[in-house]
Amino acid sequence: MGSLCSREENSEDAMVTMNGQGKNKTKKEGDIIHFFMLGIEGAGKTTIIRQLKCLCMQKPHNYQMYDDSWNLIDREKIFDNYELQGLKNVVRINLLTACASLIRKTRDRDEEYLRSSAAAAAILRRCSQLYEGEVDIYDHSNQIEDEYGAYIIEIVSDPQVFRWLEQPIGVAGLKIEDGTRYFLKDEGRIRNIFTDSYQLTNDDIVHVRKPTVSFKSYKFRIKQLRVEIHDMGGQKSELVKIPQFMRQFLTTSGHCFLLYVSSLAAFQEPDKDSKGRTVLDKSAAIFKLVLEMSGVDECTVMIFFNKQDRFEEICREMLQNDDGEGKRQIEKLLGVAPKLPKNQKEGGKKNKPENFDYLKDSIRNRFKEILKNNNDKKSYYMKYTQATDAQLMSTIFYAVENEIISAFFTQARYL
Ligand SMILES: Nc1nc2c(ncn2[C@@H]2O[C@H](COP(=O)(O)OP(=O)(O)OP(=O)(O)O)[C@@H](O)[C@H]2O)c(=O)[nH]1
Ligand SMILES: [Mg+2]
Repeated sequence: MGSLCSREENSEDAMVTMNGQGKNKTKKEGDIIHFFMLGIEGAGKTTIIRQLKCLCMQKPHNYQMYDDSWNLIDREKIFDNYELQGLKNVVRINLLTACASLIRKTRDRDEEYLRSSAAAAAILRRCSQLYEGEVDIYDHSNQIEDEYGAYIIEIVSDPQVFRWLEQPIGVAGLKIEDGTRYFLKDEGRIRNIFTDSYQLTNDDIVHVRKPTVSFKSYKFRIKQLRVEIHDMGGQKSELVKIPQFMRQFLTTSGHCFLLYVSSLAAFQEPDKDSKGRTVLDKSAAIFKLVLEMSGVDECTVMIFFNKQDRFEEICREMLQNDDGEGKRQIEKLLGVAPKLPKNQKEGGKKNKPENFDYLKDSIRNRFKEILKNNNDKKSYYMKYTQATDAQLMSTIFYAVENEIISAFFTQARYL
């Protein structure tokens, strides 16, 4: 509670720093909101950080980024050239890897297909070098040469290969990350990535996929609210570190939020580690485990149900399936019978795509139930998000800021 009061007392001081005219080192730690961000791999945690960094460049009045000592970082320095070059090479590696998987999948289905293609051979060779090397695939020494752009374009422009990218449901043995799909489906974007002089745009930056290893903290101001976000990797090898990071994090003073990120799109993705389970099942199971950890009951829980764009896209594609199989599958997976999109029925309004909120709600209810069974009185916030969409995320960040600040005032009144 003390933190709530100190925030109000210091609000003038906070404005000075917002304008960049003063240093903020004297500020009390209790004044900062800590978000401990958790969720399984690929849910979009690091993308939320990248989106915040992009917003600091686009809307510098309302978003600022700070260094470890709370000194304002110049917006030109938020992404330096070295980092951008590194991210561009990460996309090259991801494109090469995805393209190699597509080639293998296509060959599996058709013995002869692509056997004689020089581009396919070159991609598979380079990919083997990458994965058989001594260092991590994303190591700086693994620079992918410009020429692979043309090979990749040649392969994916073939309809036999491209059809795999159009599949609504995950294809067994073929995992294409959502971010990589964004580049792979657009020839112009592939060409950009393989052009030496090309600089990544903000849209590119939020689509880069590089799994987080270990743990990193970032400091931002969103309007009046100073936040520190702790981002942790969600791969199996990283999740075992949760207790260690929670211990470290929960000793931090200031108000704490558990920000759990879960992908809505994972509702139909098979979990490769456990037969018969989806990636969403896994995410819900990890959420339950985290809530049971000691000290977490001190945190307010916030859940971002992310990738709502992919969720809608997948539902739309599944429901287009004429034999009704997609509809049956959605019902089986979500426990709710999907309705046909309005504009396909009864001549509903055109150009207004269905957003399937009632289906998203079934996922939200599942997490609500977990929360309720854990602690009936716990306060929580839940949002549907799309971390890659700057406009939508900005609206969500403002709402979070507003709700947290209102909660400060409400609780302060009762002190
Ligand atoms: N279409 C779509 N893609 C998204 C969205 N959010 C994130 N992505 C993409 O999903 C991929 C994975 O996102 P990350 O932010 O790296 O996931 P993470 O949760 O940090 O994963 P780990 O670090 O492995 O735990 C990236 O390529 C993002 O561009 C979204 O809302 N919509
Ligand atoms: Mg990450």
